[in-house]
This record gives sequence, C-alpha cells and structure tokens, in this order.
Amino acid sequence: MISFYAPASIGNFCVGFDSLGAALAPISGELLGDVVNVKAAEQDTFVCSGPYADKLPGEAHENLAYQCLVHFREHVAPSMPSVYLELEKRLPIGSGLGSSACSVVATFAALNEFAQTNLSQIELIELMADFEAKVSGARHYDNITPCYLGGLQLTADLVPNKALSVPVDSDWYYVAAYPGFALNTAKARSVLPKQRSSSEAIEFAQRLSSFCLLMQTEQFDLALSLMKDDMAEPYRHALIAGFTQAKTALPKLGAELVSISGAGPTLFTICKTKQAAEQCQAWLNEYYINEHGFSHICKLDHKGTRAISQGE
Ligand SMILES: Nc1ncnc2c1ncn2[C@@H]1O[C@H](COP(=O)(O)OP(=O)(O)OP(=O)(O)O)[C@@H](O)[C@H]1O
Ligand SMILES: N[C@@H](CCO)C(=O)O
Repeated sequence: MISFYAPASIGNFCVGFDSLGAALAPISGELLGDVVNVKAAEQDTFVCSGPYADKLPGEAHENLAYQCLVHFREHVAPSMPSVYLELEKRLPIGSGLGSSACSVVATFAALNEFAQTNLSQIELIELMADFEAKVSGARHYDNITPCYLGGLQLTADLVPNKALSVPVDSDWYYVAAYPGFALNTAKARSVLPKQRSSSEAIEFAQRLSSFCLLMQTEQFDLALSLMKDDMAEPYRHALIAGFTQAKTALPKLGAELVSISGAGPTLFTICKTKQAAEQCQAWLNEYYINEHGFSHICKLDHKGTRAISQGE
C-alpha cells in the first residue's frame, strides 16, 4: 500500500487573488489535509472514508478522487494494474482550505507513484488544475500548487512552470479557523464583479508585485503592511457570519492581519508570536466557530504532498 498526504492551503493569501497560495502545517503535528491510499487489486475499487466522507456525494462517479482515477487510467496509464483506491476525506467541503485540491493532488500524486508514470511536475500540475476547475467555477492554481509543492507559491498560467516559490518569515504564525459551515467556491465567485476598473487593476498589480519583491528581499514587515484584499473581501465578507466581528476583535489580541482563506468561510490571521496566536485562537474558538468548526495554529507546510507511512 502507498499513502499520500496533501495539506490544506490558503488560497489568495490576501494580496494575490487566484495567484498566491500557502500550504498549512498545524504546530500540533496533526495532519490537516486529505490522504489517499492505493494498492493493487483484482478490479478497480474506490472507497471514500474519513470524517467528512458523508458530506460528499454517495456515488463514486461524483467524487473527484474517483474521477481522477478514471481519467488517469484512460488517458495517462492505460496499462496500470487494477487498484484499490481509498480517499480519506479529512478536510471539510467548501471550507476555503482547498479541500477539493487536496483530494485531486493526493490522488494524482499517489497514482503517479503507483504506476511509475513519472509525469513531469508541470504535467501533473496541469492535470490537477483541470480537475480543480471542474468544481470551483474557474481555472486557478492557488490551492493546487501550494498543496502539491508546499510553502508560499506565486502561481498562474503565465508564471514559469506554473509556480514560483516565495520566501516567508519563519517567525510568522497562522491561525486558521473553519467556522463549521460550508461556502461553495462557485457561489463565492459569483458575487465578485465581472469587470474591474483600470485603477483597481493597477493597484492590484502594484500591491502583489511589491509584496512578492519585499518577501524575496526578506523585508517581511513591510510586506505585511501591504497585505490588504480589495479583490474579494469587500464582496465576500457578507457571506461569512462573524467575519466582520473577527476583523475588529483580533488585531486587539495581537493579529497583524485578518483575512479570508481562499473563498471562505475559513479565516486566517498572521501573528508574530505564539502568545498572540493563542489569544486569537481562543477568541475564534469562543466567538467564530460552531460545534462543527475547528481552529489550528499553523506554520507553513514546506514539504507539500508526500508519501507517508500508515499511521503517521
Ligand atoms: N473529493 C472531493 N473533495 C471535495 N469536494 C468534492 C470531492 N468530490 C466531489 N466534490 C464536490 O466538489 C464541490 C467542491 O466545492 P468547493 O469548491 O466549494 O469546495 P472546496 O474545494 O472544499 O473549496 P475550497 O477550495 O474553498 O476549500 C462540492 O460540490 C463537492 O461535493
Ligand atoms: N482563488 C480562489 C480560491 C478558492 O479556494 C477564490 O478565491 O475563489
């Protein structure tokens, strides 16, 4: 049996709508992402298990992981032996944590290893983005590439090799809080303006390029001071109960930034100390999340998708 783990990710990373994303690693050591197990079998068999399996459609053909298997067999490795493929669905659906990306990335990475197809990195990323696009309403890479490669990635079709790794301040803590209800990505995209003015486009480009150059030259505090989301937050905050209150309360507890993770409803903070992160987490646990939600204090996951031994 081979097992692959794919980590949760923060799409947009505040200043990089559809273009910047970061993979998350809880400091508790807990796995926050999906796991895919593959082994040889007499006939192709698909099983969906894990805490969020019952939130997915019951039919295998409606599950992205199974669709990835069918595509892989038909178009990538027709001579691959039959497999038992199990998706351990460990991330909630419509969370803003890149849940569908996790399933797609873990499945293709596991199948690529099992069948020894040795697809190039760019071939794999394109394949993964095709499937993520099926459910999210648009083709974007900002969950796929951080989930696959780890770290913070500037990522788009016109970026060389689809992704450029951006250095980060290793002192930063990220508190990710999933409030316990789903927000469909396609719905969260439908509230965004279809067109932007030239001044908005220019400011977006200025902010994102300055942020990346400042991070590249390790001027992390200046980069942090530029973090503002004019592209999505003004239109999406109303879809996320409690977000506005969190945005007011958390800076008083030490958050340097409060922003929406991906399409929401997960929010994330950046804090410079563990103590501030713990204070933010305590507030979020009390006021932001319901009985189905959770929060984690995280660092970035620099390993990305990887083989794990059973029981890790
Ligand atoms: N393995 C899977 N993982 C996640 N979603 C799946 C999977 N298979 C099918 N789906 C469907 O894809 C859709 C995913 O919706 P959506 O893009 O909002 O979720 P998401 O990927 O969790 O979002 P986000 O990227 O914000 O975390 C849902 O309708 C879900 O039922
Ligand atoms: N960049 C995407 C991420 C979706 O998780 C969006 O904000 O719609």
